[in-house]
Amino acid sequence: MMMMLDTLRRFWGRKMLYRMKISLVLQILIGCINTKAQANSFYNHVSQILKYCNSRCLAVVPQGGNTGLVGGSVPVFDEVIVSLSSMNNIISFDKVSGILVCEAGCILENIMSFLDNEGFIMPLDLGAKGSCQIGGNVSTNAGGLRLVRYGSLHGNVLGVEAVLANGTVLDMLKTLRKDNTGYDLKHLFIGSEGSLGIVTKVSILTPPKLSSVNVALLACKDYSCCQKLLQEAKRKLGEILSAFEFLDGQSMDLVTNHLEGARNPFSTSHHNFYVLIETTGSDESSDKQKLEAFLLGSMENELIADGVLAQDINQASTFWRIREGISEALMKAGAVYKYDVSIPVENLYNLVEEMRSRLGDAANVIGYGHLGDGNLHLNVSVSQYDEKILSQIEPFVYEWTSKKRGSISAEHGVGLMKANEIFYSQSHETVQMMASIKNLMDPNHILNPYKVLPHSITS
Ligand SMILES: O=C(O)CC[C@@H](O)C(=O)O
Ligand SMILES: [Zn+2]
Repeated sequence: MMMMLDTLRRFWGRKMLYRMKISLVLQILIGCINTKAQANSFYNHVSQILKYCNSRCLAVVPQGGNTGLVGGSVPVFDEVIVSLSSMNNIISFDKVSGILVCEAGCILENIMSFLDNEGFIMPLDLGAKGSCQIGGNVSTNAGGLRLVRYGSLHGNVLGVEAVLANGTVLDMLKTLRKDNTGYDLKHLFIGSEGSLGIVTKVSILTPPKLSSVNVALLACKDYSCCQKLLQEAKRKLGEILSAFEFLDGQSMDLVTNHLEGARNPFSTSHHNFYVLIETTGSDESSDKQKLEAFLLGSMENELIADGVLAQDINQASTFWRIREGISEALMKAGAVYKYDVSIPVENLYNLVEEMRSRLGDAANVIGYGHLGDGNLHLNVSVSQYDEKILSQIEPFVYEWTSKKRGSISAEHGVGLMKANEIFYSQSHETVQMMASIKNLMDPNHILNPYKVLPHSITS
């Protein structure tokens, strides 16, 4: 840890450190009595805290559930942590429009349960739902498992309330589908990882809960079959397709070896690739018919080597557990280098194969992710962190992604870990414009320092 701090200190220089002043990391929990009346004034607390910190150039890290994978919500030196956890009230829900307004600290799973009772669902679902918070989801523009159906938070978030670095509260908490009055500034707070302001409330469009959900786990002999299967699924399942996830054989082995109770449901236990398809619709018999016809056609065309259609909700959750459990299995397996890239689907798995041939037996390279969104999670699992292995992975992985005009951060954000790599995915002019916006909105650079933008441009 000390070594890491020393390296960072050298890296960022002393100037920035002095600006952030002294002392221990101070965690400010906003309020402690959590009544609705008080909750309404919590944003005032955030405003006061930021005003105070800004006037003294004290750096601040906004923190939700702290489940991010790129260090976006953790302090680097002596920043003040502003935890939004106590701002956890649902403010309103309109059953006609499906529009929910809530505070930033609401845990995603709690919102899901609330909506379930009302007959609605969240357009967003993630493995970390039990602890991640909606403010963090919005601030990182989290993607997740159902983006293929419902789109990104830039489309589903209708409004936000955000507090600027100087304490100014921007009330953009609209509940309108259409609003073309000027610049749509809420988008600046979606995905900017708390570097431009702290999101305190959000308004989200939620879809109705539909009665028929089916889940199938399919095995494919090669990546080309997975790709063709995706094309077919979009065409044949159309509007009922709600998830299209893939994992390679190595990911399946990892999960079955490290997660208690997880087992490969196929009798021929090793396949090269697996695809999890979920459909969600309103007509049980026609949805099932559609899915079965699609599966039969895909078997006949040899796109699928084997397949299991979940017979009940328990079996469906065991399939989801395999897909959602990969991250956890990786943590149990040892040290891991994690990459979250967007690449055109056609080339997506080539990166995994090239990485495998670069690293040989030194590492277990696995590939999985949201194939329906062109999003690969490339993970390199090793027994312990090793500079030599890292130098074989980076910058190769970024250069490769950049050559394909991909993104080095598809859905996890840039955070601390990828900030200096941003140029692999954004032009100098674009990053310069981002820096100008940062300078305008947070001239003292107190908000989430060292995150998102590269040091070369912010120091
Ligand atoms: O741990 C990862 O690499 C991915 C985590 C998450 O985005 C997922 O899709 O499971
Ligand atoms: Zn993911």
